[in-house]
Amino acid sequence: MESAQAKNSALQGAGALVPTSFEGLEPLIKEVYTNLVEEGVITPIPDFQPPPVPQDLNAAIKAGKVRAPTHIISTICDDRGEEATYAGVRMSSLIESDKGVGDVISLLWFKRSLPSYCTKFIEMCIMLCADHGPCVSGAHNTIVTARAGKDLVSSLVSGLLTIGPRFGGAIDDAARYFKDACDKGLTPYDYVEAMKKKGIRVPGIGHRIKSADNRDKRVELLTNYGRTFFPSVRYLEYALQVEKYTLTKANNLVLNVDGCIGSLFLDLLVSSAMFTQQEIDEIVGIGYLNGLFVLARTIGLIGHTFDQKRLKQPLYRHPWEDVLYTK
Ligand SMILES: CC(=O)SCCNC(=O)CCNC(=O)[C@H](O)C(C)(C)COP(=O)(O)OP(=O)(O)OC[C@H]1O[C@@H](n2cnc3c(N)ncnc32)[C@H](O)[C@@H]1OP(=O)(O)O
Repeated sequence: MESAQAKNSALQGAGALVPTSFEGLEPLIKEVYTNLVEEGVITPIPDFQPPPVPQDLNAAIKAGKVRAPTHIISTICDDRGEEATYAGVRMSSLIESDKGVGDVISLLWFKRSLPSYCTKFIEMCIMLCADHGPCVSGAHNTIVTARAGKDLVSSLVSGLLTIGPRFGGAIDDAARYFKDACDKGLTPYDYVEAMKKKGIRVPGIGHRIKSADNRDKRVELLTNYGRTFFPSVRYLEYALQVEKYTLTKANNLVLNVDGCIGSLFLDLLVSSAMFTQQEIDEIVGIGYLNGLFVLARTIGLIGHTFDQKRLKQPLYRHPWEDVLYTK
């Protein structure tokens, strides 16, 4: 089956093919509508019928009944009215009902209002990942760039570009792999050893500094929150069992913050009963969850940029004595 996007492109393209007549457009509209519903892009409209096809195109154009073909589809924010709406919710109603950034994320990313224990969890992720000192990859790059005299956006993106599988960008992979292993009923031993055979590091496990003797407070806070407020923390408990096994191999193979957020977000998606299985697979497949770290760390990276500029720091140069020059 062709994707909804391909079908919609066909519809958009169809505008160019009907300069004088709408003939043949009706079944195409219906087909595109059916595909968009099937793929969950739009909610079904009861007794949907394609709009009546005007017989005379010129008359229809004059009457304002014909729209030019669109080149963009957008489903999350509508700015055409008096005020913008996020997934159909007016900005003023968000302010009036004292909603927070977690609610905004739930509307713009997940296209629905999530219960407050979920939006609070999202906000906790943002707060706890906002910064982790000047020495980590992202902050280091941002500091060096700011000290090279670059502007805010350049300094910010140079830090953001370090987010990836080893630094802050393992949340989606952690969610994917933990979900797959847990759903298949693999024991932590079987899962970890299978990953080892494939030569893949277990996403969500391991930390440069943190260890069994130097626990990550972020993981502790998120774990406690999930255990207290989520209807189920099946995936988190599985991830912690995996940690139990990896810790028998090395002391720094702890469940890291990426793994903790990844497994808990799976628990949120599944146990909140707000998402269908197809939607959960799509969220994990597309990779929404690294967005949490990217968004959070943006706050800290902007702070590091301002900090360096405020301190009027000179151009950074790495000391020779800290480089091993070798052939
Ligand atoms: C906010 C954050 O950034 S959290 C980190 C998010 N990233 C991940 O979860 C990805 C998976 N984890 C990793 O890749 C690593 O553990 C890191 C990058 C986080 C930390 O790595 P380091 O402390 O530098 O450990 P190092 O790279 O020296 O690894 C030492 C050995 O431990 C083992 N090891 C480390 N992490 C893992 C892991 N996740 N799974 C299996 N074995 C591992 C490996 O045997 C590794 O040896 P190798 O280099 O031959 O593969």
